Amino acid sequence: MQQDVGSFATLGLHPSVLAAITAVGYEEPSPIQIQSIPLIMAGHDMIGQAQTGTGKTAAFALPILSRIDAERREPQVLVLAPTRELALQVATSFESFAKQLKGVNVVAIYGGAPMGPQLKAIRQGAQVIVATPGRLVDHLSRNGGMLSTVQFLVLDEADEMLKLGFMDDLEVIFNAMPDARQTVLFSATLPASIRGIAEKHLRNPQQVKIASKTQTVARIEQAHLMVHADQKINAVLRLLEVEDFDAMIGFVRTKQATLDIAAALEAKGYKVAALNGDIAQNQRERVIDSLKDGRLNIVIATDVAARGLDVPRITHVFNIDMPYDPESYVHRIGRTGRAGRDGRALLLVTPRERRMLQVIERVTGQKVAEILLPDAKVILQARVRRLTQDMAARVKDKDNHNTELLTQLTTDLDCNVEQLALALLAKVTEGQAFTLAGVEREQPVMAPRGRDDRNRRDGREGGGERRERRAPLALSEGKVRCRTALGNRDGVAARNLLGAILNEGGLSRDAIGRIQIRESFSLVELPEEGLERLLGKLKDTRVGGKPLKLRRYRED
Ligand SMILES: Nc1ncnc2c1ncn2[C@@H]1O[C@H](COP(=O)(O)OP(=O)(O)OP(=O)(O)O)[C@@H](O)[C@H]1O
Ligand SMILES: [Mg+2]
Repeated sequence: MQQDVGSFATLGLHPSVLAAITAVGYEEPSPIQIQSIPLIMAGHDMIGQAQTGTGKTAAFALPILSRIDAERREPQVLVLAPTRELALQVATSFESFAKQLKGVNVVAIYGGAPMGPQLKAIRQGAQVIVATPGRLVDHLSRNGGMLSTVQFLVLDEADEMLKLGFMDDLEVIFNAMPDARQTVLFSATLPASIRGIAEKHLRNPQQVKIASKTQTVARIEQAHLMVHADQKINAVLRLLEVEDFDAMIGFVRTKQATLDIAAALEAKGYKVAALNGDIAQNQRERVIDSLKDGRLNIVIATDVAARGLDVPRITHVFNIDMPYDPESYVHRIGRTGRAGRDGRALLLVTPRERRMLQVIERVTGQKVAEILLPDAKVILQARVRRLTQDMAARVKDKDNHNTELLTQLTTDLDCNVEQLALALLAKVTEGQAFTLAGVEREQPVMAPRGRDDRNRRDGREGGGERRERRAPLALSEGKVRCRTALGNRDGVAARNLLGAILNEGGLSRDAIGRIQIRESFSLVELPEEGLERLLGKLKDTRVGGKPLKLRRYRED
């Protein structure tokens, strides 16, 4: 972590907390920790602002734990966080910092999990409660006195709690606590909306703001790609092929989109899951755990995952849909590039969202470079590179070489090793093109037209009008364009289109030309010869529950 010269030992922390810091592996305090810890130790209220991933959790957890009275077996600390996953994560951090503090216990209180164990932990004397406001208010309605002994209150991501409409709940919670308490508030962004809370509920708060030229972390490399709304999924697939990521979190606006995009990526073989507020809580937790330990590499989420989540292996954040405001952008991309690591943030921008991109650049103080969609050549190179990497290990892995089988196969098939190798390559690469022409056919994506799109106010995004004005693409030789009612709106169904035509029609991939999936329909190039017979064959085929219904399509 980049920081001022400092050492945890000089900050006045409890020796057992210092021992835990060593055990966790932190070597030096980060700037927000250097400045906040002495203030909190001295009993001040405070407002702390520092970039994402710079250690705000420890900045409040370490001093507060140092001041707990382990002898008193009653709630002393309340930390509020906007989401369940964040509450759980912060509780886990507190636990790891409190490991050597005998008799100090932590409980996470959040919705979607049974209340019984939460109540039991409180009854058994947990001193630290980490909660989401909604569930805590449920507890308070049964046990109004449960916060009467709390002396420390932390509002993590206070601005987000206000944005989510927790103001009334927060008031209930504040009123259930003694006035004589210490209150601290932390976030990477502190919009004006926070002032009301600060003025009303904090006493003479000290402000700590870690100065930085930009709101976003400089080590996060940011890029944007212009794309039409109906081409997004193709753009995502193409970028995923060329981006070298370890783990990625993709953000979209709607719960439905998390499911659709996760399904489309899963169909391409990615280890991916959706995360949104409608998913059962135990599944939500499983998704985050799996992303942490590598069982999943991609999570497609709504903003429920935008704040605070700390998964060190996330190398990429992909804003598939534009965030609602610049703050959300800052937090979303902050899921990568944490604790001094590098990260990359990608953003898809549709023509009518250009203005929002400018707002983001202005507010964050950083330019978001434009990148172009990787073309077929780049995609092909990436595929060959991946195949080569995969094979490099296997070529060396002599233990798994079966020469007996090789001899048997070449004998039985009456072919030489080269012929067999070529056949095996064909099998290994099945379903993915490995020629330039093949890749070109596979994922046609149209870039938005020139800059004049910027001032257009007519054509609605994804509406028919704009598309009709695009120059029609030349048809591949010997092919006829057919239209089907399946479109992007049908999510995965449209993407299964190709598979259905190949299967049902008994065609090879070469027999089909381009496929263009638009918002509400798709265009497919089918062989002119035998077309009527083929259309007849496909007439009753259903894809994702919808009839395929291919019709010959005239351009004019
Ligand atoms: N002093 C330190 N040295 C090394 N790593 C640290 C230190 N302090 C915190 N970390 C690690 O840095 C990562 C980010 O910390 P944390 O989650 O507290 O960031 P944050 O500032 O709260 O970010 P966000 O704004 O996204 O919530 C965590 O993995 C944490 O363990
Ligand atoms: Mg945080």
